[in-house]
This record gives sequence, C-alpha cells and structure tokens, in this order.
Amino acid sequence: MAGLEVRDVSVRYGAGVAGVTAVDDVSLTVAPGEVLALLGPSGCGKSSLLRAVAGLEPLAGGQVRYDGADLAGLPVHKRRFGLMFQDGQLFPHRDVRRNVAYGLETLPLTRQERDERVAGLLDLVGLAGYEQRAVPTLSGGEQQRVALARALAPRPRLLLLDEPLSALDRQLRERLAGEVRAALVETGTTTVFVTHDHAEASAVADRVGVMDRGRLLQVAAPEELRTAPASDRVAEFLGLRA
Ligand SMILES: Nc1ncnc2c1ncn2[C@@H]1O[C@H](COP(=O)(O)OP(=O)(O)OP(=O)(O)O)[C@@H](O)[C@H]1O
Repeated sequence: MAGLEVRDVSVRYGAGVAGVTAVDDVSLTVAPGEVLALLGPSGCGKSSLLRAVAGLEPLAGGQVRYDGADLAGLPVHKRRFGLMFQDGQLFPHRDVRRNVAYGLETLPLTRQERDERVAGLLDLVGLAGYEQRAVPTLSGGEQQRVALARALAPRPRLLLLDEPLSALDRQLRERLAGEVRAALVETGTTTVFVTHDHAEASAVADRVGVMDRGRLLQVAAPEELRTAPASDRVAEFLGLRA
C-alpha cells in the first residue's frame, strides 16, 4: 500500500505493573497527499504515536510501514520524514534563509537552486523577502511559518507535526491552520498533524483520528465526525456534548 500504514501499534513506557501503555493497538492509514489530524486530550498518546511513526520511540507491538515497506530498524534520519514541534526549534543564530535551507545542505543542489527553493517556500508560507531576518526579531506566528518552510524544504515523503500552533493565541491559530492546510495541499505533502483542538483539526485535515487513553476511537472526515460521531466520547471531544 502507498503512503503510511500503522498496523496494530503499541507504545509502552516502563516495564511490568509500573509501566504505562501510551498507545494501545492503533491502526490507521494516511494516503499519499492526505492530511490526517490526530485529535485527543492531553495524555491520550498522540505524541507517542507520532514519535513511534518517526522512529523516535520503540514499538512495543505492531508495525509502521511506508509505501509497503516495514520501517523496523530504519533509523529516524533515513526515513525521509519531516518533523516539526510546538516551539519550532529554529536555530536562533542563523537568519531565516539559513534556517529554511538547513535540510538542503546535504542535497545535491546548486546555490541558486537552493536559494530559489527557499524563496519559493517563504512565499508559500506568506513570508516572501524574509531571508535576511534574524530569528529573534520574528513574532511567534512568523517563527512557526519559518519552521514549516524548513520542514517542507527537503520535500519529506511524510510530514509529522506535533501541536505546531499550540503556542500561539487562538485568533492567530485559526488563521494559520487554514494557511498551513493550503501549504500542505499545494505541495501535496502527506501529513500527520497532532492537536488537542478540534476546530484546528477540522480546519487542517482531510480526516481526523480521535484518540482517547491510547486507543483510536474513530477516523473520519471532519463533517462525518460532526454528523455521525461513533460514540458519546467522540461527540464530547468535538464539543457536541456538554
Ligand atoms: N517518556 C515517558 N515516560 C513515561 N511515560 C510517558 C513518557 N512519555 C509519555 N508518557 C505517558 O504516556 C501517555 C501518553 O503521553 P503523550 O505525550 O503521548 O500524550 P499526548 O496525547 O501527546 O499528550 P499532550 O497533548 O499532553 O502532549 C501519558 O500518560 C504520558 O504521561
């Protein structure tokens, strides 16, 4: 199967009775070019699942497959996945251009090709002409846009975003969610986007997977989740029940 396939994946921390099962037998797929959001309350296992897909967390069970190949034993840097976290983690002493170009340094590109790709990505995230700006002079929203451009630059075959907008205020988050979706759709980037905010999940994703206590309760298009939640618990997360 093309794209991402998560099969019966479990993630555990610690051993024996003191151990925690953070992800409990989860299966899902993300088709090429699709944006999937993982939605659920704090501690439900979203980040653990994302980290397991990235190869940052060992699997206690199951398989992560990409384009039909089992990724067991393939280290993080060989998966050709992009990662982006809540605080963006930009390099403070590099300007915007060198932040975005970071993942291009090992690729066989001429300087002109690299600069063109950086300029195109900055344009895509609404920061055309920002190349020379110093990171500390950027607003929080601008920093997250630069982080998105940096994550997209090497054209990862899968982009993993962990609460990328959570540090921003609600108004900006809502606007940026739409812009992030537009950038992902335009670049055809296959994406898993972790969030605890249902409005953000609906704004960004083709389908939303709702998680609770390590389990995946339902995966469906935002509209279908709203009109046909599989359980009261799903309805609760979507704000459909008090
Ligand atoms: N390194 C760790 N060691 C032990 N337990 C952990 C570790 N990381 C996460 N957990 C536990 O695993 C469970 C799932 O955590 P995880 O961070 O995956 O959830 P989350 O849904 O992403 O939460 P949040 O939105 O708060 O980040 C929680 O009970 C958490 O306490």
